[in-house]
Amino acid sequence: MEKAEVITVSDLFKSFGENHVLRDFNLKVYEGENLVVLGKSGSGKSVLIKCIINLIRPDSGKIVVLGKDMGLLDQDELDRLRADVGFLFQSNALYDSMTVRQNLLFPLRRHWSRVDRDQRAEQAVREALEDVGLAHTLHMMPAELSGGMKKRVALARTLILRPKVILYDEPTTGLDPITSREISELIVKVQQKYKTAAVIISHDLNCIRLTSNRVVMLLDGRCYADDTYDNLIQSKDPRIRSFFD
Ligand SMILES: Nc1ncnc2c1ncn2[C@@H]1O[C@H](COP(=O)(O)OP(=O)(O)OP(=O)(O)O)[C@@H](O)[C@H]1O
Repeated sequence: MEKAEVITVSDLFKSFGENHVLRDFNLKVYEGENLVVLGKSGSGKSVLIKCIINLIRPDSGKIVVLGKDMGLLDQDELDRLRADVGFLFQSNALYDSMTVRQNLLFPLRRHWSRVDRDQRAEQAVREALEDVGLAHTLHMMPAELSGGMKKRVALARTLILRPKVILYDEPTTGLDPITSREISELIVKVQQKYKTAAVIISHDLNCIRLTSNRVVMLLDGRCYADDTYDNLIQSKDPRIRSFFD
């Protein structure tokens, strides 16, 4: 039986003036899979991911996320959907003036009712930090954390709302090879534990090899190839080869 689609992008166009970034882009993401979007710098990977969660409005096309047509949602519906779709920013987007605990409580304040916030919230914070192996950082400030630890805390903050889909924007950029590998392994661990689907934007070949079930290649605003990492690295197509050589 075919798996359910958690994200469907159809005939997506997005230009900035004369810069035609996405030109009839199509994509399907199935439940439980880690899909990598690979593309050269400036090819439109971040624009795509921002269109998916409506941070950027497409010029035309249709995006359906978890059964909802993104173009038709009002602000309340969009806020609710964003609890189910975690977004790990390239910059991590932690609040520097807040402790790790306060950073993790932040999304709960927005999405949970007041009723039994305290007990459940503290438990959720602890569990999310344990998931990323950083239980001891609860009262630390972001400035006290290494780059890899910041990335883990940012992931914990994404996990705390138990998203069904996670969008990772270049999760290993700026990290050393060993830390990159640890983050890639953590992405796989999250997929296995929570059965989440993920869109991972990356040009880190090790990260792609470790995390991807499928790779989509974004070239000239379109989906140029859609295959497994193992098949793509064996391709003879020079445009595909250029990513791997
Ligand atoms: N808000 C914006 N206004 C104008 N142009 C933009 C905007 N956002 C992105 N662009 C342009 O869209 C193109 C694609 O940008 P995008 O950030 O998606 O690239 P990318 O594939 O994620 O690159 P990188 O791997 O370097 O992060 C670039 O030419 C960029 O200048």
